[in-house]
Amino acid sequence: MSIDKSDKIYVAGHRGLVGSAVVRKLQSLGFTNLLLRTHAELDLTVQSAVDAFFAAEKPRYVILSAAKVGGIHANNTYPADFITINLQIQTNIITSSFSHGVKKLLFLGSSCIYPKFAPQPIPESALLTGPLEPTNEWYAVAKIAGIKMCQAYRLQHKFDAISAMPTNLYGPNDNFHPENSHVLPALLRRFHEAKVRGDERVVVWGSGTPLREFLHVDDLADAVVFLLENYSGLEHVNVGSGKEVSIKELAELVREVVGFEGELVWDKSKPDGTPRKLMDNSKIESLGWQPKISLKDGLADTYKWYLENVQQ
Ligand SMILES: NC(=O)C1=CN([C@@H]2O[C@H](COP(=O)(O)OP(=O)(O)OC[C@H]3O[C@@H](n4cnc5c(N)ncnc54)[C@H](OP(=O)(O)O)[C@@H]3O)[C@@H](O)[C@H]2O)C=CC1
Ligand SMILES: C[C@H]1O[C@H](OP(=O)(O)OP(=O)(O)OC[C@H]2O[C@@H](n3cnc4c(=O)[nH]c(N)nc43)[C@H](O)[C@@H]2O)[C@@H](O)[C@@H](O)C1=O
Repeated sequence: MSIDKSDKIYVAGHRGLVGSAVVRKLQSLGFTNLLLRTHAELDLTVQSAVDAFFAAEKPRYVILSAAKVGGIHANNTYPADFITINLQIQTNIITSSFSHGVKKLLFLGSSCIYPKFAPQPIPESALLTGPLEPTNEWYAVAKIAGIKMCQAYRLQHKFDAISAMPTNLYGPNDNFHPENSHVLPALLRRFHEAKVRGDERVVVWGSGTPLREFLHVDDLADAVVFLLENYSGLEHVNVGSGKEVSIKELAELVREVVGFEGELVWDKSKPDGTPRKLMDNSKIESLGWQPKISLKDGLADTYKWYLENVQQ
């Protein structure tokens, strides 16, 4: 299916890491009719406001990249916010999309939907086969509900709603909050600030042994548009880089990119989270999609963006 360049596409959460990358991608491909609303303009947790917006604007396609998002500490500290806000946003958008005639919707989940001890690499079929990782089970339950909503509307109403499950993402417009962000932006900022201050050491959380798979958000945006145009199935689709690194290796890589010369100290009082979550990407690869950006290049690009846009 090829989407007309003038079709109205609503990108929910367009100022976030993923939404902003999707907007860049769509604009670079020549899409001219993007529908965008900031959080201040439209609070997606308010069902009546979301429904009025869809009734007035009638988008043809919807990319659901608005969510309450954070790293291991935020997920562990604000479980009520993570389950409630995500259930509200996704339920409001999916139900209004269906009732106002949206042609196709893409929902974004996360690799944390899979069981803590899922087989590696994790196939799509591992969903709901075991207990979740406790630090993010509230967020994961909301995301699993999102997948199931898409499936339920497809089964009962033939609504073309699909779900993509990205691995850990990074890139421009990431959240660089010292405690609430994900590991990669947190470390870029901490190493940079330590270098500027001339510190002798930087504290990194946990044991350093967990393995994570990182994907540059521009690759994810490419996959989102690819799936919107090429996939209409019941099952969700994994989107990863296929390459994993330990948190220790990541920290060394960030130190190198930033140019910090001090030592690393591990704070083992902080949680490690899931030991490993490498996705099996064979489904999206068999559809014809491949990632392009290496972690080393992506990190250098993100540090450059951070220097130009975030640090004072
Ligand atoms: N970052 C990652 O590593 C990963 C992300 N994902 C998924 O990708 C999607 C996007 O994540 P990401 O871009 O990282 O998140 P961000 O936090 O960067 O962006 C989320 C966006 O949603 C908006 N938003 C949040 N709450 C509301 C609300 N109540 N009303 C309107 N807008 C709202 C935010 O606006 P504001 O900031 O103004 O509140 C922000 O623009 C999520 O579904 C997430 O689960 C999946 C795997 C990994
Ligand atoms: C994408 C995914 O992201 C979250 O899961 P996570 O992969 O565990 O996320 P994280 O990036 O926060 O941590 C990865 C690892 O890194 C270690 N770590 C070291 N030092 C810092 C540090 O300074 N900050 C953070 N955040 N982690 C650190 C940290 O201890 C952990 O071992 C989900 O909650 C959920 O949101 C989700 O779907």
